[in-house]
Amino acid sequence: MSRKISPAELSQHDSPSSLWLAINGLVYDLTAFAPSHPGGLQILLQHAGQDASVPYNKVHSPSLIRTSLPPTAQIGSSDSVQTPVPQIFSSVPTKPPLSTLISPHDFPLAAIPSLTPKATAFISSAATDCLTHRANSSLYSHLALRPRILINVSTPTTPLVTTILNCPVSSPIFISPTSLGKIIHPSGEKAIALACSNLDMAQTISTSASFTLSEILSGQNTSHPAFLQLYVDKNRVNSERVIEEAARNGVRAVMVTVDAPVPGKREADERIPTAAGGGTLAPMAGTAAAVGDGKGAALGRVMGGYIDDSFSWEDLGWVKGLLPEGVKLVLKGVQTAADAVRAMETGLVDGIVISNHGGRSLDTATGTILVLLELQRCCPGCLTGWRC
Ligand code: HEM
Ligand SMILES: Cc1cc2nc3c(=O)[nH]c(=O)nc-3n(C[C@H](O)[C@H](O)[C@H](O)COP(=O)(O)O)c2cc1C
Repeated sequence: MSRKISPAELSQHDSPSSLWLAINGLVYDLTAFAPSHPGGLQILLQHAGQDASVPYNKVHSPSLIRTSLPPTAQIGSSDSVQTPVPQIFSSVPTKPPLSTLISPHDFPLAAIPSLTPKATAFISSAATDCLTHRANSSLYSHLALRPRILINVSTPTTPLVTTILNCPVSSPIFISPTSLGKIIHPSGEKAIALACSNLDMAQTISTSASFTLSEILSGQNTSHPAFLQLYVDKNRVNSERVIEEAARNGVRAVMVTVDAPVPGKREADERIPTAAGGGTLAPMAGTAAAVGDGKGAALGRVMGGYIDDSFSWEDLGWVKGLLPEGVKLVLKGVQTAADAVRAMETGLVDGIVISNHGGRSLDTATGTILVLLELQRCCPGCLTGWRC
């Protein structure tokens, strides 16, 4: 039986040398864990000696703390449970009917009134002067389609079933990984999983998803192919654990993100204090302050502190060695023909994603469609020669 800990006793442990928190009715000793919390020490200190259910539940799944800390860190129970109110939505939660959204551009416009300014900035911002971000879309306007004529198109034959990384899917489009799904909707990546399952599409799940892989993929009858996006952790043991969990959950590929060894300078995100939007994401402010670098409040930079910036070609063998038979290894964020060739020549990589992180990482990097043309010209084998 766990010991009942009173609010008075809890409040004694409010410093880095003894840091206790009550979360969803249980009291945890986070003294050892706090300095390495990927979201920063400050947010934990801000709530030290108190009930932290609300800030915790806003970004984390209920099981995360139970599964990440050793059992000895759970030191008792507490009565002082705050109701975890999901406060990410502003006061205008209604959205227009789906049938009125005519183009993909209509979706962000419809979503923005429901989101806090901070969430909007996190989702829409790109690096520095946003040159790459803009080039990604504007370059398409310089490419023309060359239609052939007098072809009977009354029964189009575009294949509706195809494969991605050997997985049968209904469309040659897959869902890219995006972090912190809960700041958009309380169901976050779980809702995306359901949609993918209904549509037979593949989903890539971010290392920084709001839920664990098991929560996203288990227990809700999802049957779609799932890929894990991996940011390699400075503490490699953490990455090994994530890959093990992915394998247990039937993930079919691991996509190592290689275009963001350091976080992009997303100025629109940096400019918005984390308390914006009626204070709904206030805990984030503390997290940003934890970095103590005086560079604003960008969530990406704050979150990215755990990413291993020393990860290089020499380490690919280590990742490959962790993958069970049949699980593919993909590099996400290849941006030159030279690197595409190098990836292929390693003999370890099963595929590449040509991407610059939506211009969110290194500004002035080449627009994605130009990289595709570069590959077609300089190393066409890179577009056709992968094993799957
Ligand atoms: C063992 C327990 C915990 C683990 C393993 C953990 C892990 C993480 C990780 C990996 C992130 C980076 C973003 C993400 O992946 O979602 C993060 C961010 C964050 N964590 Fe925790 N966390 C823990 C406990 C807590 C607690 C107790 C609180 C509440 C006080 C908290 C509040 C936050 C916040 C607010 C962020 C967002 C930071 C930002 O994006 O600015 N976490 N945490
Ligand atoms: C809000 C947001 C969060 C993202 N989070 C991640 C992430 O956690 N990991 C990752 O590899 N890419 C992440 N990305 C980048 C996307 O996966 C994708 O690369 C980007 O939207 C550009 O699309 P493209 O790769 O098809 O060009 C994120 C993008 C956005 C907009």
